[in-house]
Amino acid sequence: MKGTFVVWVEGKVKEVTNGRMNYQDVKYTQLSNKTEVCSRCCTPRKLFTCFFILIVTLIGLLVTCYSHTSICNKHDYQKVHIRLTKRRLPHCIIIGARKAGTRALLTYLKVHPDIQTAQYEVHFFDNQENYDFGYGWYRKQMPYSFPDQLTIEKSPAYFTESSVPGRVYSMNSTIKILLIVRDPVQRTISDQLQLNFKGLDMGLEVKPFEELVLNPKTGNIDMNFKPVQRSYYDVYMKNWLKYFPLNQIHIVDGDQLIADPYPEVYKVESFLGLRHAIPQSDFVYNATKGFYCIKTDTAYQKCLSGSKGRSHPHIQKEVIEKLKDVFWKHNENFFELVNQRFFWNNKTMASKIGK
Ligand SMILES: Nc1ncnc2c1ncn2[C@@H]1O[C@H](COP(=O)(O)OS(=O)(=O)O)[C@@H](OP(=O)(O)O)[C@H]1O
Repeated sequence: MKGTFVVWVEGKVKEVTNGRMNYQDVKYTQLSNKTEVCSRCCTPRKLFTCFFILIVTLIGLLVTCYSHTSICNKHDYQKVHIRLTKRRLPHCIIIGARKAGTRALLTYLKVHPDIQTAQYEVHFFDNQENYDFGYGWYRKQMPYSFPDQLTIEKSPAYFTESSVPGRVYSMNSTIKILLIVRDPVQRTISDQLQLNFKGLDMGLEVKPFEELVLNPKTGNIDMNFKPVQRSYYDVYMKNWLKYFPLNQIHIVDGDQLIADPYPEVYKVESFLGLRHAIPQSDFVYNATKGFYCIKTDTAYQKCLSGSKGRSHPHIQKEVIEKLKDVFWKHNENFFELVNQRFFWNNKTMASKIGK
């Protein structure tokens, strides 16, 4: 072997240039009891190059780590805007129903590492002014997400606005739709309670529920009273089914979501084609709130705000019965449309949970 060799003999450096020394020669030359041999790759210049390449590789790894999820813990970096993330139009929308638990559902889903959720109700499809801004504006309202994450938005007014299904279809005919429904009597009471709070904020007088929901002349339920109307689930569902097949719409049981959220969320994960990444242990019942809260990266228990889970006023039993009668047929129609039954028309079940 020809070339320059560096030989350490008892701590001293010796150079052998173009001597007819080969590796075997050096290796077996017993110069002393402590001899080390190093070939050309270990020259200071080469060492510096190796060191430089190592540093560059490390920097490259760090950059990849921050911009992609497979190396670092995805959970830690998913909620911030970093390389490879961008705002995307929603892959899934929660269309309602208003006061049926839409916020709770979105809050639970937000914990999933493969989901990003819009912070607020965007009202793109139901508000003409927003709709006129176009898809570019809509996209800008969405959170940043990785390519493999789903973006979800919730606006409960979508369910009842007649123009919405067609508009959603025009944007994305394969979008996944989540609808959450709740006992229509309780939903109606909750809806009116919400309006009362808004009215109080504006300094308006608040009337008792019974007075608002009954027609003063006949004493019957005022079928055109908005909170009552919004509980005719069959009417709105029919409109959605004109555009989307039933298997594209997953229906969440809002009463079950209150009583035991885990199984409902599990079914949603399946519907969305996601792994089951929200364990049962993440749902923590909060006795003070009287509802389930959820563990997040930053909170031991994230509970919904005070405007969710308000205690309902006592409503006269007679009025409750009248409401049940009004909803009975609508409920049956809805069950048929969605091929799924809920307990609302089941007297035994309803009396068991005191409704
Ligand atoms: N975990 C948890 N915490 C608090 N509240 C919960 C929860 N799960 C479901 N709910 C029920 O959600 C009801 C509010 O529904 P929405 O979020 O759809 O309301 S809104 O339409 O967005 O205003 C709200 O209705 P009210 O009880 O009438 O306030 C709750 O019953």
